[in-house]
Amino acid sequence: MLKASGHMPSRLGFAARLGLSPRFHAFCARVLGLKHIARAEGRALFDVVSGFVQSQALLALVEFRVMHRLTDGPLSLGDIAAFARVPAERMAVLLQAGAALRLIRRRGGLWHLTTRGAAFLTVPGLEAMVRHHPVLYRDLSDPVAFFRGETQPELAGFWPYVFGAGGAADPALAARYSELMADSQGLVAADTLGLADLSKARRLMDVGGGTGAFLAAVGAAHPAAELVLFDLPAVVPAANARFAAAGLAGRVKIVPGSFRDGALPAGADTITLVRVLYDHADSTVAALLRSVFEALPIGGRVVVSEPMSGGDRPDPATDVYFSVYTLAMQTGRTRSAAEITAMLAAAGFVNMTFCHGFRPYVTSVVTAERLK
Ligand SMILES: CC(C)=CCC/C(C)=C/CC/C(C)=C/C=C/C(C)=C/C=C/C=C(C)/C=C/C=C(C)/C=C/C=C(C)/C=C/CC(C)(C)O
Ligand SMILES: C[S@@+](CC[C@H](N)C(=O)[O-])C[C@H]1O[C@@H](n2cnc3c(N)ncnc32)[C@H](O)[C@@H]1O
Repeated sequence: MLKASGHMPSRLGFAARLGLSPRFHAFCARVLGLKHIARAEGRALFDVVSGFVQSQALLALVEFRVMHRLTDGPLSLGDIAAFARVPAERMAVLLQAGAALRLIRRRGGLWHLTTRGAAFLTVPGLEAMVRHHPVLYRDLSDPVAFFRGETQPELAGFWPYVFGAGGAADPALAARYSELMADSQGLVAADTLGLADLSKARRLMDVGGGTGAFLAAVGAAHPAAELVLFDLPAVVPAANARFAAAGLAGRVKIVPGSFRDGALPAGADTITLVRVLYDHADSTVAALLRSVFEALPIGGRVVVSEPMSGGDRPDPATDVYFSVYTLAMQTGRTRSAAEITAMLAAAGFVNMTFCHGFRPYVTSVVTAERLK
């Protein structure tokens, strides 16, 4: 337990010194104005302390399919407890937690879905993301050992392609991660298209484009653009059905390959890298950006879209969730826009622009040009 002012290190900032002082806490609790700030700070701190319980309560609601069932109309505690096969008194605790998280609410003795609960079910890929979180949760069960690098995180095995093209040779495994990626691509594609103007692209190649979900969105938004999908041979076959269904088959060329194994195909004036760089180590990213540079013509443009670290202004979403997530993957890193810009410059690019995401936890965008 820290004691009042006398023991405080002199090199601490003024605000932190105040925060360490129980007398200052007591003073704030008495003074109008300061009291509200102190309470808000306490509330924010409690959210940090209890966040993992909120996530686990959400996971239980998802696994019991409580919100799904409520889309058909309100239900009683007894009904919900019965279909989930949970004792009613325990289910009451979970439902109360769900109400506190504003995912469901109780009215007239029945449980109803809220707008937030409905949004949760509607956001593409969100439910699947939550259902794969137990892997990360297990990896973080001993956070001290995890941050010391003394554990073997399970998440690394969940995304086999990041260790090299060979890791994704199994089509069943490739299908599993491609599906999760494609499902969660909806918001990423919408935000990327909102942040980066792709209207001048005549031929756009999406490198690491998975099963073509982003290209399908580009094709719909820019009907004149020719499209190229480049991804691993185990991944791209599933794109054929998507492009056929979207009426894009005639406009898309699919090129199977690995960006680790040689040059990228030339011919595109715009190359997109959507949620690709943060999977990989700096050396892989440096080589990939150089390949992208070589594949583009003079005047060509690269568009990097992914969740980015806040850098000097740490972002509560990306610098906790994505930075820890990519650390658990072992090969990846959540970079700031400044770091990505520096890597683009090292590859020869100029005229970098940064478009801070409307929802940084979905994506932000950095673009750059090849001018010589
Ligand atoms: C009429 C009344 C009563 C009220 C109206 C009020 C109103 C206007 C409500 C708005 C309702 C509405 C439309 C809500 C919409 C909400 C949305 C769009 C929410 C979106 C949330 C998105 C979230 C939480 C996204 C989370 C993304 C995650 C967790 C992504 C994880 C991605 C990973 C792990 C990727 C891994 C890839 C790898 C492996 C690193 O390469
Ligand atoms: C995180 S996923 C992103 C997929 C898609 N761009 C999206 O945002 O939904 C990364 C993609 O990079 C691909 N990838 C990984 N290593 C690759 C390599 N060496 N060559 C080509 N693609 C690769 C993966 O197969 C996967 O589809």
